[in-house]
Amino acid sequence: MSTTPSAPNASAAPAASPTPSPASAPEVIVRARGLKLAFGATRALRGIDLDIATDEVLAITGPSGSGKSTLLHVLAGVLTPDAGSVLYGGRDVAALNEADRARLRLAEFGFIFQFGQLLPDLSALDNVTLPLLLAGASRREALTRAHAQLAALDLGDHERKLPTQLSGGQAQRVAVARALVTSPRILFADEPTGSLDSLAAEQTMGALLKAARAAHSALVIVTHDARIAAYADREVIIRDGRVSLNNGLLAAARPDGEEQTR
Ligand SMILES: Nc1ncnc2c1ncn2[C@@H]1O[C@H](COP(=O)(O)OP(=O)(O)OP(=O)(O)O)[C@@H](O)[C@H]1O
Repeated sequence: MSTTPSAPNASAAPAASPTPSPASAPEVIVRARGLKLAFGATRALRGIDLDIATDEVLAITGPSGSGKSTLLHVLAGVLTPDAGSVLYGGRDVAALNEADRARLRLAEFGFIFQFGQLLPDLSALDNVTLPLLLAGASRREALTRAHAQLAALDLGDHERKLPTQLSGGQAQRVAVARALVTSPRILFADEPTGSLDSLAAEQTMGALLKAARAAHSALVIVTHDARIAAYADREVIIRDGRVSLNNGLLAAARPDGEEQTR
Protein backbone atom coordinates (compact mmCIF):
# COMPACT_ATOMS: atom_id res chain seq x y z
CA MET A 1 0.00 0.00 0.00
CA SER A 2 1.43 3.34 -1.00
CA THR A 3 1.98 5.97 1.63
CA THR A 4 2.34 8.80 -0.84
CA PRO A 5 -0.85 10.82 -0.90
CA SER A 6 -0.06 13.23 -3.66
CA ALA A 7 0.25 11.10 -6.77
CA PRO A 8 -2.48 8.95 -8.28
CA ASN A 9 -1.21 5.48 -9.10
CA ALA A 10 -2.44 5.72 -12.70
CA SER A 11 -4.02 8.39 -14.82
CA ALA A 12 -7.30 6.68 -15.58
CA ALA A 13 -6.75 2.97 -15.16
CA PRO A 14 -8.10 1.00 -12.21
CA ALA A 15 -5.73 0.99 -9.26
CA ALA A 16 -3.24 -1.83 -9.43
CA SER A 17 -2.91 -4.04 -6.38
CA PRO A 18 -0.30 -6.62 -5.61
CA THR A 19 -1.49 -10.19 -5.25
CA PRO A 20 -0.90 -10.84 -1.57
CA SER A 21 0.56 -14.03 -0.24
CA PRO A 22 -1.41 -15.65 2.59
CA ALA A 23 1.24 -14.37 5.01
CA SER A 24 0.49 -10.77 4.03
CA ALA A 25 -3.30 -11.20 3.88
CA PRO A 26 -4.87 -7.91 4.90
CA GLU A 27 -7.05 -7.66 7.97
CA VAL A 28 -10.70 -7.36 6.99
CA ILE A 29 -12.58 -4.66 8.86
CA VAL A 30 -15.91 -4.93 7.02
CA ARG A 31 -17.27 -8.09 5.42
CA ALA A 32 -20.46 -7.57 3.42
CA ARG A 33 -22.32 -10.54 1.97
CA GLY A 34 -25.35 -10.87 -0.25
CA LEU A 35 -26.48 -7.26 0.00
CA LYS A 36 -29.80 -6.57 -1.68
CA LEU A 37 -31.90 -3.42 -1.51
CA ALA A 38 -34.83 -2.28 -3.63
CA PHE A 39 -36.55 1.10 -3.71
CA GLY A 40 -39.98 0.05 -4.93
CA ALA A 41 -39.41 -1.59 -8.31
CA THR A 42 -35.82 -0.34 -8.53
CA ARG A 43 -33.39 -3.05 -7.44
CA ALA A 44 -30.50 -0.81 -6.43
CA LEU A 45 -28.38 -3.63 -4.93
CA ARG A 46 -28.78 -7.13 -6.37
CA GLY A 47 -26.46 -9.26 -4.24
CA ILE A 48 -23.15 -7.63 -3.41
CA ASP A 49 -20.22 -9.27 -1.62
CA LEU A 50 -17.42 -6.95 -0.55
CA ASP A 51 -14.60 -6.91 1.96
CA ILE A 52 -12.84 -3.78 3.18
CA ALA A 53 -9.38 -4.01 4.72
CA THR A 54 -8.07 -2.04 7.65
CA ASP A 55 -6.13 1.01 6.39
CA GLU A 56 -6.99 0.51 2.70
CA VAL A 57 -8.26 3.17 0.32
CA LEU A 58 -11.08 1.64 -1.71
CA ALA A 59 -12.75 3.37 -4.65
CA ILE A 60 -16.30 2.36 -5.57
CA THR A 61 -16.95 3.42 -9.14
CA GLY A 62 -19.53 2.74 -11.84
CA PRO A 63 -22.11 4.44 -14.02
CA SER A 64 -24.72 6.84 -12.71
CA GLY A 65 -27.55 4.96 -11.01
CA SER A 66 -25.56 1.74 -10.67
CA GLY A 67 -25.96 1.64 -6.87
CA LYS A 68 -22.70 3.14 -5.58
CA SER A 69 -24.20 5.56 -3.06
CA THR A 70 -26.75 3.01 -1.94
CA LEU A 71 -23.95 0.52 -1.29
CA LEU A 72 -21.94 3.11 0.67
CA HIS A 73 -24.95 3.93 2.83
CA VAL A 74 -25.64 0.26 3.51
CA LEU A 75 -21.97 -0.40 4.39
CA ALA A 76 -22.07 2.58 6.76
CA GLY A 77 -25.28 1.49 8.47
CA VAL A 78 -27.26 4.45 7.19
CA LEU A 79 -29.57 2.28 5.07
CA THR A 80 -30.80 -1.19 6.05
CA PRO A 81 -30.58 -3.81 3.29
CA ASP A 82 -33.53 -6.05 2.42
CA ALA A 83 -31.16 -9.02 2.56
CA GLY A 84 -27.55 -9.71 3.41
CA SER A 85 -25.15 -8.81 6.20
CA VAL A 86 -22.47 -6.24 6.95
CA LEU A 87 -20.13 -7.68 9.54
CA TYR A 88 -18.10 -5.12 11.46
CA GLY A 89 -16.18 -6.11 14.56
CA GLY A 90 -18.16 -9.34 14.82
CA ARG A 91 -21.50 -7.54 14.70
CA ASP A 92 -23.95 -7.41 11.81
CA VAL A 93 -24.48 -3.68 11.30
CA ALA A 94 -27.54 -4.40 9.17
CA ALA A 95 -29.21 -6.21 12.07
CA LEU A 96 -28.65 -3.50 14.71
CA ASN A 97 -31.52 -1.27 15.78
CA GLU A 98 -31.38 2.37 14.73
CA ALA A 99 -30.09 3.62 18.09
CA ASP A 100 -27.20 1.14 18.11
CA ARG A 101 -26.35 1.94 14.50
CA ALA A 102 -26.32 5.65 15.30
CA ARG A 103 -23.95 5.01 18.21
CA LEU A 104 -21.72 2.89 15.99
CA ARG A 105 -21.62 5.54 13.27
CA LEU A 106 -20.72 8.25 15.74
CA ALA A 107 -18.02 6.22 17.48
CA GLU A 108 -16.40 4.36 14.59
CA PHE A 109 -17.28 5.92 11.24
CA GLY A 110 -16.66 9.26 9.55
CA PHE A 111 -18.59 10.71 6.62
CA ILE A 112 -17.83 13.18 3.86
CA PHE A 113 -20.39 14.18 1.26
CA GLN A 114 -20.35 16.31 -1.84
CA PHE A 115 -22.41 19.29 -0.68
CA GLY A 116 -23.79 21.13 2.30
CA GLN A 117 -22.34 19.07 5.05
CA LEU A 118 -21.02 21.85 7.28
CA LEU A 119 -23.45 23.52 9.66
CA PRO A 120 -23.75 27.01 8.18
CA ASP A 121 -24.08 28.94 11.45
CA LEU A 122 -20.99 27.40 13.05
CA SER A 123 -17.38 28.39 12.45
CA ALA A 124 -14.95 25.91 10.93
CA LEU A 125 -13.61 25.24 14.42
CA ASP A 126 -17.06 24.65 15.91
CA ASN A 127 -17.99 22.36 13.03
CA VAL A 128 -14.94 20.21 13.75
CA THR A 129 -15.44 20.31 17.52
CA LEU A 130 -19.05 19.16 17.34
CA PRO A 131 -18.61 15.40 16.73
CA LEU A 132 -16.17 15.20 19.62
CA LEU A 133 -18.63 16.92 21.96
CA LEU A 134 -21.38 14.59 20.75
CA ALA A 135 -19.08 11.66 21.49
CA GLY A 136 -18.66 12.89 25.06
CA ALA A 137 -15.31 14.71 24.97
CA SER A 138 -14.80 17.72 27.23
CA ARG A 139 -14.84 21.11 25.52
CA ARG A 140 -11.15 21.60 26.27
CA GLU A 141 -10.18 18.24 24.77
CA ALA A 142 -12.46 18.78 21.77
CA LEU A 143 -10.90 22.17 21.07
CA THR A 144 -7.36 20.81 21.35
CA ARG A 145 -8.06 17.99 18.92
CA ALA A 146 -10.02 20.21 16.51
CA HIS A 147 -7.21 22.80 16.42
CA ALA A 148 -4.68 20.05 15.67
CA GLN A 149 -6.81 18.46 12.95
CA LEU A 150 -7.47 21.81 11.26
CA ALA A 151 -3.79 22.71 11.42
CA ALA A 152 -2.87 19.36 9.85
CA LEU A 153 -5.11 20.27 6.93
CA ASP A 154 -3.59 23.76 6.57
CA LEU A 155 -6.71 25.42 7.89
CA GLY A 156 -5.27 27.04 10.98
CA ASP A 157 -5.86 30.53 9.55
CA HIS A 158 -9.50 29.81 8.73
CA GLU A 159 -10.78 28.38 12.02
CA ARG A 160 -13.02 31.31 12.84
CA LYS A 161 -14.67 31.56 9.43
CA LEU A 162 -18.19 30.45 8.66
CA PRO A 163 -18.61 27.91 5.84
CA THR A 164 -19.86 30.66 3.50
CA GLN A 165 -16.55 32.51 4.02
CA LEU A 166 -14.49 29.53 2.84
CA SER A 167 -13.61 28.47 -0.70
CA GLY A 168 -15.09 25.20 -1.90
CA GLY A 169 -11.80 23.40 -1.38
CA GLN A 170 -11.33 24.87 2.10
CA ALA A 171 -14.88 23.89 3.05
CA GLN A 172 -14.25 20.31 1.91
CA ARG A 173 -11.01 20.22 3.91
CA VAL A 174 -12.98 21.35 6.97
CA ALA A 175 -15.38 18.49 6.21
CA VAL A 176 -12.37 16.16 6.07
CA ALA A 177 -11.18 17.52 9.43
CA ARG A 178 -14.62 17.05 10.94
CA ALA A 179 -14.87 13.48 9.63
CA LEU A 180 -11.42 12.50 10.88
CA VAL A 181 -11.24 14.32 14.21
CA THR A 182 -12.85 11.40 16.02
CA SER A 183 -10.20 9.02 14.55
CA PRO A 184 -12.81 6.82 12.85
CA ARG A 185 -11.89 3.27 11.88
CA ILE A 186 -13.53 3.88 8.50
CA LEU A 187 -14.15 7.05 6.57
CA PHE A 188 -16.98 6.92 4.01
CA ALA A 189 -16.79 9.59 1.30
CA ASP A 190 -19.49 10.06 -1.36
CA GLU A 191 -18.15 12.10 -4.30
CA PRO A 192 -16.03 14.16 -1.87
CA THR A 193 -14.59 16.33 -4.62
CA GLY A 194 -17.60 16.33 -6.93
CA SER A 195 -18.35 20.01 -6.41
CA LEU A 196 -14.76 21.21 -6.88
CA ASP A 197 -12.68 22.28 -9.87
CA SER A 198 -9.82 19.96 -10.79
CA LEU A 199 -7.09 21.80 -8.86
CA ALA A 200 -9.16 22.01 -5.67
CA ALA A 201 -10.22 18.37 -6.17
CA GLU A 202 -6.60 17.30 -6.39
CA GLN A 203 -5.62 19.29 -3.30
CA THR A 204 -8.58 17.98 -1.36
CA MET A 205 -7.83 14.38 -2.33
CA GLY A 206 -4.19 14.79 -1.32
CA ALA A 207 -5.27 16.21 2.04
CA LEU A 208 -7.90 13.53 2.51
CA LEU A 209 -5.48 10.68 1.82
CA LYS A 210 -2.74 12.12 4.00
CA ALA A 211 -5.14 12.68 6.90
CA ALA A 212 -6.78 9.25 6.54
CA ARG A 213 -3.39 7.51 6.50
CA ALA A 214 -2.23 9.52 9.52
CA ALA A 215 -5.37 8.46 11.40
CA HIS A 216 -4.98 4.82 10.20
CA SER A 217 -8.54 4.97 8.94
CA ALA A 218 -9.80 2.87 6.06
CA LEU A 219 -11.19 5.15 3.36
CA VAL A 220 -14.07 4.19 1.08
CA ILE A 221 -14.69 6.66 -1.73
CA VAL A 222 -17.64 6.64 -4.12
CA THR A 223 -16.68 8.44 -7.30
CA HIS A 224 -17.46 8.45 -11.00
CA ASP A 225 -14.15 10.27 -11.63
CA ALA A 226 -11.34 7.98 -12.81
CA ARG A 227 -8.75 10.53 -11.66
CA ILE A 228 -10.07 10.28 -8.10
CA ALA A 229 -10.34 6.48 -8.27
CA ALA A 230 -6.70 6.37 -9.32
CA TYR A 231 -5.69 7.53 -5.83
CA ALA A 232 -7.11 4.34 -4.34
CA ASP A 233 -5.33 1.10 -3.46
CA ARG A 234 -8.20 -0.89 -4.95
CA GLU A 235 -11.21 -0.29 -7.14
CA VAL A 236 -14.59 -1.98 -7.19
CA ILE A 237 -16.86 -1.27 -10.15
CA ILE A 238 -20.61 -1.52 -9.62
CA ARG A 239 -22.98 -2.07 -12.55
CA ASP A 240 -26.72 -2.59 -12.19
CA GLY A 241 -26.41 -3.23 -8.48
CA ARG A 242 -23.73 -5.89 -8.81
CA VAL A 243 -19.94 -5.99 -8.53
CA SER A 244 -18.69 -6.12 -12.11
CA LEU A 245 -15.01 -5.79 -11.26
CA ASN A 246 -13.16 -6.15 -8.00
CA ASN A 247 -9.48 -5.92 -8.65
CA GLY A 248 -9.06 -8.57 -6.20
CA LEU A 249 -6.88 -7.87 -3.20
CA LEU A 250 -9.21 -9.36 -0.65
CA ALA A 251 -10.94 -11.95 -2.83
CA ALA A 252 -7.53 -13.52 -3.42
CA ALA A 253 -6.58 -13.32 0.22
CA ARG A 254 -9.62 -14.85 1.84
CA PRO A 255 -8.61 -17.96 3.77
CA ASP A 256 -11.92 -19.73 3.24
CA GLY A 257 -11.45 -19.68 -0.53
CA GLU A 258 -14.95 -18.32 -0.97
CA GLU A 259 -15.51 -16.76 -4.41
CA GLN A 260 -16.28 -13.07 -4.70
CA THR A 261 -19.47 -12.18 -6.56
CA ARG A 262 -18.46 -10.77 -9.92
N1 LIG B 1 -34.29 6.99 -1.88
C1 LIG B 1 -34.50 6.45 -3.08
N2 LIG B 1 -35.75 6.24 -3.53
C2 LIG B 1 -35.99 5.67 -4.73
N3 LIG B 1 -34.99 5.27 -5.58
C3 LIG B 1 -33.73 5.46 -5.17
C4 LIG B 1 -33.41 6.07 -3.93
N4 LIG B 1 -32.07 6.13 -3.81
C5 LIG B 1 -31.56 5.60 -4.94
N5 LIG B 1 -32.55 5.20 -5.76
C6 LIG B 1 -32.39 4.54 -7.06
O1 LIG B 1 -31.53 3.44 -6.87
C7 LIG B 1 -30.61 3.32 -7.96
C8 LIG B 1 -29.18 3.44 -7.45
O2 LIG B 1 -29.01 4.76 -6.96
P1 LIG B 1 -27.60 5.26 -6.37
O3 LIG B 1 -27.80 6.66 -5.90
O4 LIG B 1 -27.11 4.26 -5.40
O5 LIG B 1 -26.68 5.22 -7.67
P2 LIG B 1 -25.25 5.86 -7.91
O6 LIG B 1 -24.47 4.82 -8.63
O7 LIG B 1 -24.70 6.39 -6.64
O8 LIG B 1 -25.62 7.05 -8.91
P3 LIG B 1 -24.89 8.49 -9.14
O9 LIG B 1 -23.50 8.20 -9.63
O10 LIG B 1 -25.74 9.13 -10.20
O11 LIG B 1 -24.94 9.22 -7.84
C9 LIG B 1 -31.00 4.43 -8.95
O12 LIG B 1 -31.85 3.87 -9.93
C10 LIG B 1 -31.73 5.42 -8.09
O13 LIG B 1 -32.66 6.15 -8.86
